[in-house]
Amino acid sequence: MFPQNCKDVVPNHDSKPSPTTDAVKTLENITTQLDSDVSDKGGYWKEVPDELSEQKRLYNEVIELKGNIRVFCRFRPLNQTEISSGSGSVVGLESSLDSGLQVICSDSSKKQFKFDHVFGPEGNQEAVFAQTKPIVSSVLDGYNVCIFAYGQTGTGKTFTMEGTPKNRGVNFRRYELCVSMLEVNNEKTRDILVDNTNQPTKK
Ligand SMILES: Nc1ncnc2c1ncn2[C@@H]1O[C@H](COP(=O)(O)OP(=O)(O)OP(=O)(O)O)[C@@H](O)[C@H]1O
Repeated sequence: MFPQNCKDVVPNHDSKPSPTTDAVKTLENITTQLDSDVSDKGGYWKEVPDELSEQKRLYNEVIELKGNIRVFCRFRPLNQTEISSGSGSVVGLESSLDSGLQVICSDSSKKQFKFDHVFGPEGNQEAVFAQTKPIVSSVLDGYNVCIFAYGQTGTGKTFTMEGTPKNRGVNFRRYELCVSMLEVNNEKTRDILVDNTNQPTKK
């Protein structure tokens, strides 16, 4: 579907002046690219009767263009024990980018790392979920998706994925699918996914 120059429409973090401007530009490029691909195929649209399927397909292609594997970095605020022991943070966000991380080494040299997105100590659960939401949506279109947290003990994996009852993490913010199956027999309905003994018969 996409020609070799499709990498031209993938965000280039090295040169982005502002994440929003870059994202809008990227989406514009993708739209232009898709229009051109569709017209190259000569009336391709006419062969696809279901607009919704087409919309989903384009949506998932945009997701793929952004990268099938995405790596986010999150660093938590110092906890009370770390503060009282006089520890300081050795990581910082690279101010010009939302994807850059700077680590100060023991010899005071600095190392830069780049990710698809970096969440600093102020990054809340909602912001983290917002970045995963587009990928989660693809599940509803039949795509297999895996989101996992990796890191040293105490760095916030459980907090990120599960969260707390008052501050839910990614797992609890996903879509919830509710399924029920009704049997209609002799003018009586019964939810066959619910245990019979606890379910009053409805007419
Ligand atoms: N972004 C954050 N903001 C505030 N508190 C956080 C954050 N991330 C983690 N914490 C807190 O830090 C502590 C350790 O986090 P958590 O238990 O999630 O780490 P973990 O990586 O799952 O550890 P382990 O591998 O040992 O299970 C918890 O008390 C958690 O509430």
